[in-house]
Amino acid sequence: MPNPNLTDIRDKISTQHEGDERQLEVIFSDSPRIIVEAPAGYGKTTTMISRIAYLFAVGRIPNPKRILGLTFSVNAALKVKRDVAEKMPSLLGSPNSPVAIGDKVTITNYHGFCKGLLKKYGYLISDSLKKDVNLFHAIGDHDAERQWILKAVLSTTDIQVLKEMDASIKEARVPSGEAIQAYNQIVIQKLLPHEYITHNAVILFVLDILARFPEVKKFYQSYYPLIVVDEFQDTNCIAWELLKSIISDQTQLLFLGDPLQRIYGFIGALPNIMSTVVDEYQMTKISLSKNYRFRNNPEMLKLDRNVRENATALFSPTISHEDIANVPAFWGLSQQEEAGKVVSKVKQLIENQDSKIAILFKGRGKNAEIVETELSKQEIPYFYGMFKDDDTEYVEFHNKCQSLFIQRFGRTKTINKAALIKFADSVKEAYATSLDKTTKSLLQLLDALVEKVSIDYADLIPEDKYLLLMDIFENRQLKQSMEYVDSQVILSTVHGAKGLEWDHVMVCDVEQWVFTFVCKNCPNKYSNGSACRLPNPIPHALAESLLDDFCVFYVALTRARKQVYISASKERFNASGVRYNTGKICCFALANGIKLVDASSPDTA
Ligand SMILES: Nc1ncnc2c1ncn2[C@@H]1O[C@H](COP(=O)(O)OP(=O)(O)OP(=O)(O)O)[C@@H](O)[C@H]1O
Repeated sequence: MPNPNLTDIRDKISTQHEGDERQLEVIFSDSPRIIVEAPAGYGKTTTMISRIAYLFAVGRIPNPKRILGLTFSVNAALKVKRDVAEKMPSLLGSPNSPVAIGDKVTITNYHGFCKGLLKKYGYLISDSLKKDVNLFHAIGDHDAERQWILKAVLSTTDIQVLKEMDASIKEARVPSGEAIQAYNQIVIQKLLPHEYITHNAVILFVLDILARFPEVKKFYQSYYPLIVVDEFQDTNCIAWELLKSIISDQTQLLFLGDPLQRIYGFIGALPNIMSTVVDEYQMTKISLSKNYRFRNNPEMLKLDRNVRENATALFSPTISHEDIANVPAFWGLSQQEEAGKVVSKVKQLIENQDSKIAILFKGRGKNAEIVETELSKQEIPYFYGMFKDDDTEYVEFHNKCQSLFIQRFGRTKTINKAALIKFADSVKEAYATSLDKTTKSLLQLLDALVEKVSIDYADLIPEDKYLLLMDIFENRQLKQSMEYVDSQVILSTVHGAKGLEWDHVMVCDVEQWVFTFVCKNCPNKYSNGSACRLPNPIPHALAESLLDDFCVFYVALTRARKQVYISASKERFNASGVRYNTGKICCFALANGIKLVDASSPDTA
């Protein structure tokens, strides 16, 4: 029901947004389709909620239940759902919130949405889908042949078809209708009878249903007059096909994202989706311009802005002298010297017991091991979070959690603290003899997650708790629980740290050949000196891959709430442990508008 007191609502929204013009432009826009470019901390969530409230107030959405909000993970969905539930009623005032409006909005992730659809319509493509799809073990396409029960039924060609589909999605090649059919038939005939399903099948089944049953497609197209998608930059080709299937000519759209945080190119995030969609769907593009996250931190504010300007202007932005950001940095002649300086700083920072610190690396290897050894030598406790998504231990731990979780909660879904602790104990028992450090860390993360869900999410309905935990296990997202771990110091990869924040962040090994992989194609690769400079102009063939790596650098820098530090050394070890003594500081750290300041001297940072 539209609110008669629109002026009041507009005023309230304007006040809450402190008159931020760009945000208000998004919120009050008459355009039915908006794409918002907004880095973390620019008020994306707040703006999204106000726009939803406003559209409801002016009667452009008949019922909050008919808003579909899609985020990347169930965890993100729950956070947004909570925000919506908290903020919508106060924005709309009591006449419009006799019931908790925010609670009714459907906010989920792509898999959650598809599972909901399969529960209703899965029977159309397979009798096995009459059963609750949440009771199946969801696995990756490459995991199928590792399950002994599936190995016995899958032919070499079947395995090939599964892997080819995965490769196609990761390379952002949209699979054809026939390829989807062939793939789905294998999952239906060989996996479902054994209570397995693949992650991709959850979406591909839905694509098949929407393609073959126009009445189902029509229902979804008309049911959701507003579709909101967060983290839109990470959308892969099948998620995009899904979205396109449920958008009709009338559907209002609100997509939000940040092209610079697209670090999932390697898992199929569609390149340039944020720009191509503008023409394809006649969207109004609005970029938010004010960073609230660093509003009281001028140096981080400048750094965030300058890095973004480099990406926008292909490393040739005009930045005035007073806008240059100073970044404290450490340089070592050896890897050991670099590690020593980083760890001494960490030691100093942890004296403030409230400080949380992350030490980030582009990847695992000897360089990170030297820092670990140094931490141990200096008796600094740390959490080891150098996970890789496709590590055997990492994958199997998630699979084990998923199996034990379905066994315990699949049918009853009675998820309370005591039951969750018992579940975590059963996982520990399964790993009682395991000594490897990845597994030990994962057990710690599981405990932290159980604690978090038991306390912070205690009020969730059991079904939502089930979906949350299943999503984490299915999508191997335990690493995201690093934010709950009770450790002042965390060692992680940049990819593992995406979406998380710490007070202080050390970005280590910011060196040529280490932080970016494109050096081999760079005209400056053999330049002299201790620092490598970006080529000027940037060769066309290098631009895209250079920007991809620069996005990773941006994500690393912006994990810091208070201060980021950069470190590098002349010595480096490659992935195979081979030593080189010709290291140079990576060109990214010397991009326009960034000034490295030696942090080893006592008067800096
Ligand atoms: N117009 C505004 N005036 C004052 N504070 C604001 C405004 N917009 C956002 N904020 C505050 O800035 C912080 C970040 O906002 P929000 O969470 O909406 O940003 P975000 O872009 O979604 O960030 P993230 O992706 O990191 O969650 C919040 O504390 C929010 O209240």
